[in-house]
Amino acid sequence: MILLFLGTLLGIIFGPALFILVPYIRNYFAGAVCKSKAKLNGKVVLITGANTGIGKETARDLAKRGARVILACRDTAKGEVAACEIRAETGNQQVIMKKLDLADTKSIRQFAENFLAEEKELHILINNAGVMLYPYAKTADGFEMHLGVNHLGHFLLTFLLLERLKQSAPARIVNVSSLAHLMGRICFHDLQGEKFYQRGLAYCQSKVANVHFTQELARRLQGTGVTVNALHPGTVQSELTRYSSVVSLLWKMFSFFLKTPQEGAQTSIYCAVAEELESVTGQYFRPESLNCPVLGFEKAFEQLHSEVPLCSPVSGTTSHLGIG
Ligand SMILES: NC(=O)C1=CN([C@@H]2O[C@H](COP(=O)(O)OP(=O)(O)OC[C@H]3O[C@@H](n4cnc5c(N)ncnc54)[C@H](OP(=O)(O)O)[C@@H]3O)[C@@H](O)[C@H]2O)C=CC1
Ligand SMILES: CC1=C(/C=C/C(C)=C/C=C/C(C)=C/C=O)C(C)(C)CCC1
Repeated sequence: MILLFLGTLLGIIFGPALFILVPYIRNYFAGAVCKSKAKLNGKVVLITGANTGIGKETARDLAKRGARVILACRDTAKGEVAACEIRAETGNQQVIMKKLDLADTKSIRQFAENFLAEEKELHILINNAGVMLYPYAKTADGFEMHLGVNHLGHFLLTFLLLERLKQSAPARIVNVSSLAHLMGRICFHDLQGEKFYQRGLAYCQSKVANVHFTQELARRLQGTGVTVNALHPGTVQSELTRYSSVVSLLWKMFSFFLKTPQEGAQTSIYCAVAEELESVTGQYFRPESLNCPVLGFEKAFEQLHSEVPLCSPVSGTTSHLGIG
């Protein structure tokens, strides 16, 4: 009885306050917005995994800015639905879907060959596609799925398109990593997780690889007019949790505190278009660092970087990709 009375009393006192605060709390979790008004008419953009989630919202935004946007999707039916929707909403008929399965190097090579034959320029490459918490599986070429799709697939795709990016300079490469990289280590003695596999750690490993790749590529691309940056999009309500029913349920329950895909796309959009990033390269962005003079390059990452040598020889991997 007393508890009921106290509960009602607290409800009467704090209820209205909470009601007023809800939009502010939501706004806080929505995070920063890319304020750039940059137009992209005449620019060619390629986004992997653009049929849903962060990739689709990034594509929608860049299409609104007038770019020719190529949605690279593994499922052509889903990809075409997304492309149709974006064309109808933005009125931009230069939104095109192409087949790309990052879990198969044959598909990546086929995609790149067609792309190079059809597109004379590439100004923005957004390596966005990803899988998380995938039950143990290997790609068509025998790579552990997280490493194969999230890192190696994008590594090969970027390599195959690099000359086109250089010819189109100024150009940008945007690698969608994750804060999960902080919990990751590259497990050089068991890269494919054959001796020990934990799917969360496998995801983290692939995201560390994204960050190392960004840093080393930025170093190699100095002076070419092509920049490359990595980012964490925030925690976003998307289909990324689809391989774990527990995490999917948690994500749904706490969706109020997560970003929508549109909110989650802001850091990718910022890295792709912000005028002040024209010559910024080799950096790591987070939603908190948008529109701030101080870039979101993390001290923690610097530490991690000094612990793990760059470009450690990984036997078999690059040669398997056929790029030496
Ligand atoms: N959501 C979050 O909280 C966070 C996301 N990220 C990163 O953001 C990126 C986008 O994720 P998000 O939008 O959330 O997730 P979604 O699952 O919503 O989107 C992932 C996209 O990747 C595509 N994809 C998966 N495997 C392949 C493949 N083999 N070849 C080509 N495309 C593939 C999916 O295609 P299909 O639909 O056909 O499967 C889908 O289009 C990922 O790199 C993720 O790691 C980072 C931190 C947090
Ligand atoms: C602790 C906790 C949450 C936060 C999870 C976070 C912050 C996850 C980040 C995931 C990333 C970065 C994934 C992709 O790369 C929830 C689900 C809100 C509610 C349950 C308790």
